[in-house]
Amino acid sequence: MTCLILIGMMGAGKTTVGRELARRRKMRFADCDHEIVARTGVNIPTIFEIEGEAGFRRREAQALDELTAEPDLVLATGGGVVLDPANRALLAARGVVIYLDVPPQILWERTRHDRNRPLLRVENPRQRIEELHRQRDPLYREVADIIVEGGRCNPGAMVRQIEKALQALDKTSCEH
Ligand SMILES: Nc1ncnc2c1ncn2[C@@H]1O[C@H](COP(=O)(O)OP(=O)(O)OP(=O)(O)O)[C@@H](O)[C@H]1O
Ligand SMILES: O=C(O)C1=C[C@@H](O)[C@@H](O)[C@H](O)C1
Ligand SMILES: [Mg+2]
Repeated sequence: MTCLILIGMMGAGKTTVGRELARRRKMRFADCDHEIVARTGVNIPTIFEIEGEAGFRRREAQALDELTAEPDLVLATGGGVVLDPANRALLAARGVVIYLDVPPQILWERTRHDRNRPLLRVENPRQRIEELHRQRDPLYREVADIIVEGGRCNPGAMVRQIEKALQALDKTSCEH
């Protein structure tokens, strides 16, 4: 069975939906952000404070490379993973890439009370989400095999959409 890799903006539901998708398909679940936190022993805002965004991105690229080397995995990525062209090439080569496409207004509603996202610790986080979305949406689309619209869908409905799309895609092996 192939690796299933979830991409999308902060708050799109990659962690929530990924965990449920893995449970339903009896696959292992991993989360790039959680892996980085486990390896460093500090939270993401602290990594940004000490090493800057560039330091975090280096750790992210490393974790992505190691995690996607395993088959049979559902992987939730961080929202900025597609910024690096080398990461995009890796994503495209190593699994079925699933973009959770959620409009900025809903991303904002889901993330507004959460302080764990350093890129949103700015004066106008709502505008920041819109800017990031404008910049990244074409990159997510570039690498996606499947695009799931997740505006007003609950996580269970998103998982069902993904499973339907996977059946249609019929891309069942990582050995390609
Ligand atoms: N489909 C959904 N419907 C309603 N709420 C959701 C849905 N998916 C996720 N949420 C909620 O939105 C918040 C963000 O979800 P989650 O942490 O899974 O996003 P993420 O894509 O992993 O974000 P990040 O890139 O920051 O890790 C959580 O509080 C989660 O419970
Ligand atoms: O969108 C982003 O750039 C980020 C999203 C989170 O998942 C974390 O990877 C980190 O907060 C950066
Ligand atoms: Mg997440």
